[in-house]
Amino acid sequence: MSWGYKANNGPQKWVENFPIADGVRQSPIDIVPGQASYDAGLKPLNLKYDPSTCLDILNNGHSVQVTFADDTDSSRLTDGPISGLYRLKQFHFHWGASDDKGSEHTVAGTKYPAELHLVHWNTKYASFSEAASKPDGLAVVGVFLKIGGENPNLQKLLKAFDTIKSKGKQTSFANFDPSTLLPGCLDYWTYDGSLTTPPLYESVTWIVCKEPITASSAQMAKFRTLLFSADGAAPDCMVNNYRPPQPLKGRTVRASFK
Ligand SMILES: NS(O)(O)c1ccc(OCc2cn(-c3ccccc3)nn2)cc1
Ligand SMILES: [Zn+2]
Repeated sequence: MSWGYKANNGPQKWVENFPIADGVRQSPIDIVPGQASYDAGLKPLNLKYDPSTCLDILNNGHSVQVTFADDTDSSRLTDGPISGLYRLKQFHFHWGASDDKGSEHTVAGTKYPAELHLVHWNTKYASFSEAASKPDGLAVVGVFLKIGGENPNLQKLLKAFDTIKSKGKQTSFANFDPSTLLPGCLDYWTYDGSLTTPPLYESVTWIVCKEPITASSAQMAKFRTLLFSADGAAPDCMVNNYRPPQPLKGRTVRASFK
């Protein structure tokens, strides 16, 4: 049976097939603002995305994912805590069964209803697949979602959900600009971590934005209409697809802001 988020295949069981689950730089973590150290040497994030690189939207059985053409540098991340240039590969979300949980990172124990991950890979390597297992291979920008007014930019994504309800469904998705999902203020925390799903590679420079974006409760409910299960199988709602915070193991969390 493959990994998932249930009692019999969820985060507490992943170590059985992925021993790195008990590693020294696992993600997510609880971010404690008072314990983060301000680093004046951290640069502002420089994110440039080209909507024409947007390819499709997919239900991969673990999340909803929007994939980008990464054969050029036109959608990329530079500066911030990283050196070099990282290309955008995909973005996806994690969310709860109710508005009181769903994010992977937490802030002083506070859970948000959802968390957006924008996944970038280091162009010192030849591809995402090669970069995904290297200590400096990936940079993931995390953005919290909080309950508020309807988010019109999220609406474009949600409209596609009915056509990708079940696992393995995908549909073309063009001209979406992921920068419309970024908060106005790009202050961030950064630390060395991992993929939050198997294979849990310790290859991620995490960049977690302090400021959340909003989603309405109705928009959050739309995420919960997606299914973990494939067409024809017993419908299994895609909810609680988040890993809980992992031990810090001596790591330092730096803040780009005072
Ligand atoms: N949630 S998260 O943003 O931390 C996040 C981001 C990206 C992830 O990729 C999983 C993955 C890696 N590979 C892979 C394929 C071929 C070679 C090497 C790796 N396939 N799927 C998982 C979690
Ligand atoms: Zn993720």
